[in-house]
Amino acid sequence: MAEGLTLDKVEILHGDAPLVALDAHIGPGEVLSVMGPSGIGKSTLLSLVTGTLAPAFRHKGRVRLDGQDITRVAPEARRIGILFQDDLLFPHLSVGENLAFGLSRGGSRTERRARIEEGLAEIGLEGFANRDPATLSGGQKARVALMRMLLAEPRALLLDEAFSGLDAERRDQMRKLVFERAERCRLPVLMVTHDRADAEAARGRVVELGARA
Ligand SMILES: Nc1ncnc2c1ncn2[C@@H]1O[C@H](COP(=O)(O)OP(=O)(O)OP(=O)(O)O)[C@@H](O)[C@H]1O
Repeated sequence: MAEGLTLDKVEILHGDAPLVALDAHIGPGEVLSVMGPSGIGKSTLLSLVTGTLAPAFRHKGRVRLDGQDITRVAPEARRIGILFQDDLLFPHLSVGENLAFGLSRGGSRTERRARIEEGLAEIGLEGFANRDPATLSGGQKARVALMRMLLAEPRALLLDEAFSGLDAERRDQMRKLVFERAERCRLPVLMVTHDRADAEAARGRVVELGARA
């Protein structure tokens, strides 16, 4: 049984027209970067993996996670984390409450609070639990959104232009947080990006989708 995320001869069709195809295995702690022109179907490919493919599309092939066929598993049961550019925090909740939303179930109130504090420390935002998200910078919001995703203990990470909205320094910081965590927790990462520097920072394989046969 192959550990990691497998897109087994995946093809997505828009109506009857082929849109995008990918056949790839991403091992634990590995990053696969997917590049290609706008509209080629990169985000649609990620939606197949999360289980949220829009009705306009059909697919062939299978998605497997740690050897388990998850193609027909409900999205919320897949435990796949996805991070977008400009991921929105809930504006009516504090930073800590936003993180609590990601927290997987179980544990006492004290344990849950401790996990939130640890998460905040990991992203360099100690003491921010009671802050209103509106008072955070763009980079700080991005890090909270990342931690909210990680606290849900995903088994694989998907990144959809996750670093695009950030300035160079924040981008480096976010990349480091994501790739180090993925390596440490042996999470497979499927990253959609138009920025070759993202792919270089990931030090993994790169697939160019424009070059479909
Ligand atoms: N929900 C939807 N229903 C119908 N068509 C859609 C839907 N979402 C996207 N499309 C179309 O499917 C194609 C692929 O879109 P997708 O967002 O996957 O491309 P992309 O490669 O991620 O592009 P970009 O780099 O611009 O984000 C486009 O032609 C788009 O207009």
